[in-house]
Amino acid sequence: MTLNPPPPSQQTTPHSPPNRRVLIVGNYCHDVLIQNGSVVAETLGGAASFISNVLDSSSVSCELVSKVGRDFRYEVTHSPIVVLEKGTTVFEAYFDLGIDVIGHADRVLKRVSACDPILPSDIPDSRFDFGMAVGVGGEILPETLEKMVEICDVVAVDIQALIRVFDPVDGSVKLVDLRESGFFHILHRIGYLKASSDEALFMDVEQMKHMCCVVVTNGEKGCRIYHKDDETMVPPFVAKQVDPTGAGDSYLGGLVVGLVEGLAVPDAALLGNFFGSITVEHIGQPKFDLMMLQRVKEEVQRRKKQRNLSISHKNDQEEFHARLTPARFSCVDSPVQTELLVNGLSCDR
Ligand SMILES: Nc1ncnc2c1ncn2[C@@H]1O[C@H](COP(=O)(O)OP(=O)(O)O)[C@@H](O)[C@H]1O
Ligand SMILES: O=P([O-])([O-])O[C@@H]1[C@@H](O)[C@H](O)[C@@H](O)[C@H](O)[C@@H]1O
Repeated sequence: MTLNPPPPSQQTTPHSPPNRRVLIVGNYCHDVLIQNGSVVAETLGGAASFISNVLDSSSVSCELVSKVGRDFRYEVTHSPIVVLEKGTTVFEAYFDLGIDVIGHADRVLKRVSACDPILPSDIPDSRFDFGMAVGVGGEILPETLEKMVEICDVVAVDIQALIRVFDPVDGSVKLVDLRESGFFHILHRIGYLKASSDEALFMDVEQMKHMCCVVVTNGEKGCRIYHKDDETMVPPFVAKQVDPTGAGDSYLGGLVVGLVEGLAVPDAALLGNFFGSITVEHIGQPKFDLMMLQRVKEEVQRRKKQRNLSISHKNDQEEFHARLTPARFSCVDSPVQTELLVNGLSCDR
């Protein structure tokens, strides 16, 4: 069983079986978006919710393990475990406090309530093709990740599940170095590690890229893939940002959709950029347009066929990008979204 992927430029799965199974582990949460001292929106959050939205919309079959309290407000396709004596995890996102933990102007996140962690015994014992460890509020424990690498062929991890710590007084999110996270000894067994450019400062990319495939997202600039001696820049899609929440999560969803469909890693990362860019144009969960999804499916199949026939060449990702770009514009915003677009949640990215 190969857990570590080959270099991005070489990787492809020409005959990926249909219905590959994905396991998503991470708590749903309530997100409260605050600007100028007022609540501007309350939405369903948690990386697991954004990721399953992308996977479900792309017809990739997935199982989700998540915990919430009795106060959980949303109807979701994948039922969470309800912990009677706890509340749902809640994050407040402040868009006007200016500076985050490492000095960047960004949203400031506070975890104001935390549901229980996800234990190995909460995770089914069956096998999965792909696992995604995507906690937001400290719910993934080292033993949870250990179980995931046991039962999944390949595991993708969002570094935010591993390096976040929470201020005991106000719940502000702070980050610790990956080496001090308590997860470091398991990381040689994972396939993919995803970090935003701010989070990447808390790991040694040069070291990690020899253990797994590292993807570093960089907002409107797209992302970079590091694996062994390969480094690949993957271009972004132009977007009109309203709210950055969930961009990294939807990116990871798109990446995994691409991988399970059998795309090469850089092409799967381009699909990640695609779904990330749509997400920033919405407050909360984006509802993907059916025509857009159909077009994306067709382009993915076309791209796979090209690779299988070996008629694609090294620098032709531009063509895939150019063919996906018009698909974005088949998205139709609801009147509410359009209204919010005018105002937007500003944060300098
Ligand atoms: N303003 C933007 N314009 C276009 N694409 C964006 C924008 N912001 C984010 N994205 C896409 O979403 C991905 C993840 O966003 P990023 O902000 O880096 O992650 P996170 O939400 O984890 O901080 C980016 O790599 C990019 O592809
Ligand atoms: O915006 P992003 O970094 O991709 O991911 C976000 C998390 O950082 C945040 O803790 C959570 O409350 C949001 O719902 C979303 O999951």
